[in-house]
Amino acid sequence: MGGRVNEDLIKERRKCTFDIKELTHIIDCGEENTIKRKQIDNYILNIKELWDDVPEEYLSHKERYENAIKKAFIVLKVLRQLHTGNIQITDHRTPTNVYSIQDGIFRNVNPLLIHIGLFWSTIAAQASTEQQAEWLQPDSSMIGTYVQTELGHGSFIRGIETTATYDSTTDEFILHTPRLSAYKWWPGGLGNTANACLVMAQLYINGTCHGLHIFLAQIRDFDTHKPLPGIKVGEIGPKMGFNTADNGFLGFDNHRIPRTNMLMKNVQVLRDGTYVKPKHDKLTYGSMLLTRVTLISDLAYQLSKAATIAVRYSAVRRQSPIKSNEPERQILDFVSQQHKLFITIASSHVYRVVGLWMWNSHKRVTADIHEGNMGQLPELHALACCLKAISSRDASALVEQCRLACGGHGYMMASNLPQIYAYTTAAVTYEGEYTVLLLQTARYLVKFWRLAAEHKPLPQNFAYFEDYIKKNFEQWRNSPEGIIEGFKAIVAGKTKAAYDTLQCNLRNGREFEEAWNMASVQLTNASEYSTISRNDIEALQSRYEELLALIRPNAVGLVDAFDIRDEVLCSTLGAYDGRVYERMMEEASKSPLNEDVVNESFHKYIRPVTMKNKL
Ligand SMILES: CC/C=C\C/C=C\C/C=C\C/C=C\C/C=C\C/C=C\C=C\C(=O)SCCNC(=O)CCNC(=O)[C@H](O)C(C)(C)COP(=O)(O)OP(=O)(O)OC[C@H]1O[C@@H](n2cnc3c(N)ncnc32)[C@H](O)[C@@H]1OP(=O)(O)O
Ligand SMILES: Cc1cc2nc3c(=O)[nH]c(=O)nc-3n(C[C@H](O)[C@H](O)[C@H](O)COP(=O)(O)OP(=O)(O)OC[C@H]3O[C@@H](n4cnc5c(N)ncnc54)[C@H](O)[C@@H]3O)c2cc1C
Repeated sequence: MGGRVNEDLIKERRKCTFDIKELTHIIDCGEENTIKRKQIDNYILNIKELWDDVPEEYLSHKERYENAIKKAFIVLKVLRQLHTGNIQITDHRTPTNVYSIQDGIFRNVNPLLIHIGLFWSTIAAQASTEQQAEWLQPDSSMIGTYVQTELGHGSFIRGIETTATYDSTTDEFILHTPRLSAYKWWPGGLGNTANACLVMAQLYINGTCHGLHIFLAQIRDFDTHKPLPGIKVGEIGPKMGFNTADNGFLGFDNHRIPRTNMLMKNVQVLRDGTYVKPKHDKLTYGSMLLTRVTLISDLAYQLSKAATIAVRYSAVRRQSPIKSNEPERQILDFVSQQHKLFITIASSHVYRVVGLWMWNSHKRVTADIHEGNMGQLPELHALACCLKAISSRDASALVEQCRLACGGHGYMMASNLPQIYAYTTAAVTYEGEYTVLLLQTARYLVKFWRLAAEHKPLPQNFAYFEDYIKKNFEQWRNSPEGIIEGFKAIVAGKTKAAYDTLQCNLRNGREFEEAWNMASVQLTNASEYSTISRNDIEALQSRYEELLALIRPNAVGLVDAFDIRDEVLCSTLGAYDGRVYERMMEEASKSPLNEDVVNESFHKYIRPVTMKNKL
């Protein structure tokens, strides 16, 4: 859409006091990455077949999927071309990738998300060298997914009921779904797209259960795409979001696969049925760990999209004067509005930085694991659980705050804020539900608190537990170091309270698991345990308000620095030119309800009632 840039946005950009490009390069981890990202964006966004004539929201459930799958295979082809062209696109913590712009192409989710994001990465991480050589061929016919959750079990994966029983007479595993609750339910791309899957099942050899293992199973004929004998597969129906992801269900009726289809990098079943144990029994859960780490960066990106839309809109939108004799003000001038939005910008940066840090930690710990050193895995798991849980919860709350900050117009699908919310709130549940993950972190903290309480040696990372016990914490200081000290005090105090409740429950004769459950609210909720005083809080509050005023002139510059193209934002409210009302009117004109001047329902239903006595 052509036309002039909104005057208020022009003024905002003139006011900006910092170099926007420099911040973009920092976000992209370097200018070279910015250049590459833009090249890839240009290349892909210029593919005409990827753009819709009719907005996605007006399509039926079936049409949406068919439209998305058409685009998914165009994108897959491009991914392969880029890959063979030696452009580094697999490290999605740096922006030299095509993941982020996919939000614009699909306005929803790529049905191949799990194929690319989890299927291949799990094979790469958990299959033996020989299996990788066979399965990771660039021209493979396999379209796969990651099949773990069942109708009856999602969080408690040890309760998974699908079985894989070794038959040494034929050298095969028999995959079986013993009852309705064991049906696989949720995997993305399973409904219609995938012809293969990585399935998590309980391994049985000679009547002994060895726990959960991952198996590669073909489920559809590569040529006809019909389900193979013994396979019942389908799609689970409409959801709050992710409606182009064809999440599916799957049941096995004694479906046989070769023994060599168990992923055997860390664990093996030999021809004679000998079971060779892994070095650590949670290595099978590695894909969940990696995805949790990945999600932190993805959620930071979703926050930057929501902030861009809401800040630009707030600079364009004028509503109410502040003094009654003045003209109406940009809503961005209201301090309460600044509070709603600037925290979203800040959170995006926080989770971006922490996501990158986690990504590098994951690389380091994985390299150690390859060398046989598992020592850092528990800490990484505890951190990934906590950060995935809070980043997803914060992101969905802040995206919703941005939507509300756009008033009624934020409720329009054309603002794209409802879609961003539906996407982020799903992340609170998938890849480990929020509370369940926080309890994993709590379990880790309580272990170290027990050491501290028993005056046993602690690793350096937990020295502050001892400081707390010895009351060595300094008085609160309003400085970054003081804030970090404050957080340490909160963690120590919260862990102590939960631990004390746990001990009290145990003394009262409860078994550990029951005592744990009774303490679980304390284990997940933070309390105020710092040395902060009322005066400190007042000083912090006024400093906060000063900071809002300092950020105000740079607000639009800050979101421009995220450098998200209009085709990706997909928002009438957030486009770079700020022509909000023109875009809203243009989008409304696409509604099928505006196709006829008088809708036929008038003649069928309305007129017979309203004109009843007048005909
Ligand atoms: C085209 C685009 C392509 C790609 C896109 C790429 C990038 C985009 C950006 C990001 C998105 C990427 C992908 C996701 C996208 C979309 C999401 C859609 C799909 C979602 C998929 C799924 O949801 S898959 C299913 C996930 N399921 C779960 O997460 C289940 C949650 N439950 C658990 O993980 C576990 O059951 C539990 C951790 C809760 C407990 O396990 P349990 O066996 O009961 O163990 P415990 O007895 O409690 O603990 C035993 C000890 O083991 C430790 N432990 C547990 N888990 C781990 C682990 N993973 N690693 C290491 N250690 C672990 C635990 O702490 C205990 O230790 P102790 O020492 O205390 O004994
Ligand atoms: C959009 C989307 C995509 C998905 N994609 C996939 C996929 O590709 N592959 C796949 O395998 N799965 C997928 N899933 C499934 C997902 O991983 C599970 O939904 C998730 O792990 C949560 O499990 P659940 O649904 O069984 O919830 P439940 O575990 O039943 O949780 C329900 C409630 O019980 C509480 N609860 C459960 N256990 C405890 C406990 N021990 N202590 C305290 N509270 C507890 C939870 O906090 C929550 O409040 C997807 C889900 C969604 C929403």
